[in-house]
Amino acid sequence: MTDAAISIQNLSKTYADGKQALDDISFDVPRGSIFGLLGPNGAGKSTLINILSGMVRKTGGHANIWGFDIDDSPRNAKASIGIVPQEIIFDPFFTPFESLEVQAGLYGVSKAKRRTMELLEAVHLGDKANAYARTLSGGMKRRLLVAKAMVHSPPILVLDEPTAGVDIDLRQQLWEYVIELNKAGVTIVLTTHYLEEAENLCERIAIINHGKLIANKPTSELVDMAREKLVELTLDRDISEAADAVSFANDLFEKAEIIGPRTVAVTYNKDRTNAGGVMAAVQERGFAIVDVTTREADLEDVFLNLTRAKAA
Ligand SMILES: Nc1ncnc2c1ncn2[C@@H]1O[C@H](COP(=O)(O)OP(=O)(O)OP(=O)(O)O)[C@@H](O)[C@H]1O
Repeated sequence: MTDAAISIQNLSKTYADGKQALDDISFDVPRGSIFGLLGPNGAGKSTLINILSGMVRKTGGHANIWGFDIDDSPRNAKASIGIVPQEIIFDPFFTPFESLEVQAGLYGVSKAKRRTMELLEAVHLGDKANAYARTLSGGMKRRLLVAKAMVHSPPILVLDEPTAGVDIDLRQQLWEYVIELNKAGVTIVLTTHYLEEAENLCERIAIINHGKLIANKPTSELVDMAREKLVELTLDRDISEAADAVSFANDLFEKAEIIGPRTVAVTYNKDRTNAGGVMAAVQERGFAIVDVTTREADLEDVFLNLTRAKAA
């Protein structure tokens, strides 16, 4: 028995073709949290979610949803989770109202307990209740999928890449609804490859890379790992020939790379200096700076740092 909303232990999946999509993954999703599951394309996120939803069979380990083991109590486990899939698949001849009614029927929700209109209103589709699904925009379809995942009132809602192809306004509406659900006690699991999205919403983030769990931390700690910044400086004269060019990489910087005859890319740690410090150091060497671009570390950089750290 576990207090976690979802508890995953030593979970592995090797597909029939020999591809190992998940390799000995263990983590817990705390009850009541908004939890981010991040990873680049092909990392194994969908495989993990499909195992939880019963669509893919694991080849090793255990998974427990709301206290129900997916092998021992598959029906209860399934009833405890609502999944918003990555791909939009609808019967184009059903209206949103009918879609939710059919889904409620599949989950055995009695007519008296159905909340079809309430759910449609919640995702701002009340006025589309009787429109054909094929006439809905992409954003509306995605919101309908969220309502569909909630018909059986599960305590856990999983959103698999929910904002792919959804414009900014609709994204905002979707998040507002997700936050409302969370405030009402629903545990939310969100998969995405946008760090920023996860950063804003999630209290805790797990990162999967090549089927392995490489981080599972409170969001603030993870974001602190993205402390490297990059500044590209274009100078007033050629540096590639300069004898002291490589010594740009003095101990102020993590790394300096000459990427053009007059351009140097300097990576520095935000804790140790800032772009001004880098520019001053370059100017001290007698170069004038004619152009500057900076870049924040993003999830890719965090991945790189983490995978490098693992390899070390
Ligand atoms: N049915 C399958 N048979 C064989 N290999 C598969 C199958 N489904 C997925 N894979 C492989 O398993 C790995 C993990 O895929 P998965 O879809 O879980 O990744 P993901 O993190 O969800 O990526 P994405 O964000 O692109 O959906 C990939 O290398 C993928 O090609």
